[in-house]
Order: sequence, then structure tokens, then C-alpha cells
Amino acid sequence: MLVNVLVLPLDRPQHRVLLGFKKTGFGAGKYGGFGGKLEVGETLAVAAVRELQEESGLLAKPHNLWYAAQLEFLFPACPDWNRTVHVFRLEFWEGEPQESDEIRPVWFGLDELPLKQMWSDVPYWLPQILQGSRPKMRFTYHQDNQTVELAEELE
Ligand SMILES: Nc1[nH]c(=O)nc2c1ncn2[C@H]1C[C@H](O)[C@@H](COP(=O)(O)OP(=O)(O)OP(=O)(O)O)O1
Repeated sequence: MLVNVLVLPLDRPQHRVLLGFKKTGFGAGKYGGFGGKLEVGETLAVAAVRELQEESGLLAKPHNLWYAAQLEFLFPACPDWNRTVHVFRLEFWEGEPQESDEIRPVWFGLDELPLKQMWSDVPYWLPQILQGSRPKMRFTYHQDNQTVELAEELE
């Protein structure tokens, strides 16, 4: 199954999180964290730092990445989309967000997340991460590939 990393830059002092509006590729038209596929030989942390830099312009040190969630997404109507996503929380970085061809970074207050424009699994796991827990979950999508049919806690 495909493996993705996902980074969520969290600005605690200002109570906000940086999300990316995806202009192309998987999840186009939705807001989400910054991430993508692992390249050959990369660890999760190295891939996370690279994807964050490519998609947001922010520079992170691997030791500042906090492992925040392991998520499995199953799409019975489109098994090619099945993937495991390893989510990292990040509270320290260098640089300012930069728009790229693929993604437009936007800050959102933690109480004002654009949930209607995000994957429908997000409300199950993102609040848990923000509260400091480390969810491990599996989501099975409906035939429409857009709504969650089943959300399971793993372990
Ligand atoms: N159900 C889901 N909920 C969510 O919040 N983020 C998800 C998600 N499924 C995938 N993601 C994230 C993980 C990763 O950052 C991104 C997909 O990365 P990919 O590398 O697969 O997409 P790309 O657009 O870079 O690649 P291509 O589709 O091959 O162009 O979407």
C-alpha cells in the first residue's frame, strides 16, 4: 500500500495551523497538511522535511517533528487510492510560507478549520492531535470516495 507523510505546522502562540490548498494532484480543491509520497531510501522524517519545504517553503529540522498519528485510508471503489499516512506535528521551523504551483498555504485559527473543504476523515483525528493524543485509525470510504463509511480506532 502507498505510504504518505503529512506535516501540520502549528503556531501555538497564535493558536493557528498552516494548511495547504491543493491546486493539483491527489485531493485537489481541498485543504490539508503538507506531504506526499516517500522517495526511495527516505525515512519518514526525511520525506516529511522535504515535502514540507517543497510545498510550503518552511524549513524544519527532523528532531522538531512530533509523530502525531498513523492513519489508514481505504477506498473500496478505488483501491489504487488506498494509503497509510504518517502525520507529524511541527511547532518550530524557519522561513515564511510560500505559494507553489501545487499548493497555496493559508493560516487558520484552530477554532476555524475549513472542515467543509477538507477530507471528511479530518474531524475524527485532527482534534485529537491538537489535544496532544496520538491517534491510530483506519477509515473506509463510501463508494463515492468522498464520505467516511467506517472509522475504526486501531489497537
Ligand atoms: N484522507 C486523507 N485526509 C487527509 O487529511 N490528507 C490526506 C488524505 N489522504 C491523503 N492525504 C494527504 C497526504 C499527502 O500529503 C497528500 C497526497 O500526497 P501524494 O503525494 O499522493 O499526492 P500528490 O498530489 O503529491 O501526488 P500525485 O497525485 O501523484 O500527483 O494528501
